[in-house]
Amino acid sequence: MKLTKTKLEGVIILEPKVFGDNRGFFMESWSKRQLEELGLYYDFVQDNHSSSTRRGTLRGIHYQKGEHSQAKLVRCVRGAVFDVAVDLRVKSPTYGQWIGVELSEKNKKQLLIPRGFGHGFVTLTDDVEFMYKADNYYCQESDRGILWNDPQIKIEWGIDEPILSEKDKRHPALSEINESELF
Ligand SMILES: Cc1cn([C@H]2C[C@H](O)[C@@H](COP(=O)(O)OP(=O)(O)O[C@H]3O[C@@H](C)C(=O)[C@@H](O)[C@H]3O)O2)c(=O)[nH]c1=O
Repeated sequence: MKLTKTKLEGVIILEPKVFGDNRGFFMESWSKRQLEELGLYYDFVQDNHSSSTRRGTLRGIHYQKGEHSQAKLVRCVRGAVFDVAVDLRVKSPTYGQWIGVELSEKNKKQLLIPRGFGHGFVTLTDDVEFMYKADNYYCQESDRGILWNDPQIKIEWGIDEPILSEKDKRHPALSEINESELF
């Protein structure tokens, strides 16, 4: 397992060891023990799987507030996405900053996003299958979002007119959100 830190403390790129042979490949896509050997302690309780039909589909930026906050270990098992984490910890030196990384079926990279961050991705291909683990259960009442094209955060998605859910079209900008709703 290769680990690469990002400029957002706690957000880490993981690359599992891939064993290729004449049949295809094998990898341990998640091992609690391997993460703990790297000093990463997470108790994941829910696995999620989303499918996006069209290239240019954007889901985000999402988080769950308060005690329902979720750490996520995310990966793309079919196609490719540009995956983004945004620091929502108001006292953090990188508050409001973002990082982005391409996650794909080919590169098999994963992004580990601790609690206190927003998360989103845009699909770079058609027929994307995206899977992730979360360390806290879904809670609809705590579900929150930030506008994907927030002029303060300035995420470089590489796309001007993404396909969005009705919910994701209506999120507030970060500056409109009360700090008590953040981390
Ligand atoms: C996220 C989630 C949604 N749902 C339901 C609610 C809704 O009816 C339907 C679709 O939900 P959404 O539109 O929120 O799905 P989606 O836009 O894919 O939401 C996801 O986006 C990515 C970026 C994340 O980081 C995730 O945590 C999650 O917020 O699925 C659950 O039952 N459990 C869950 O954990």
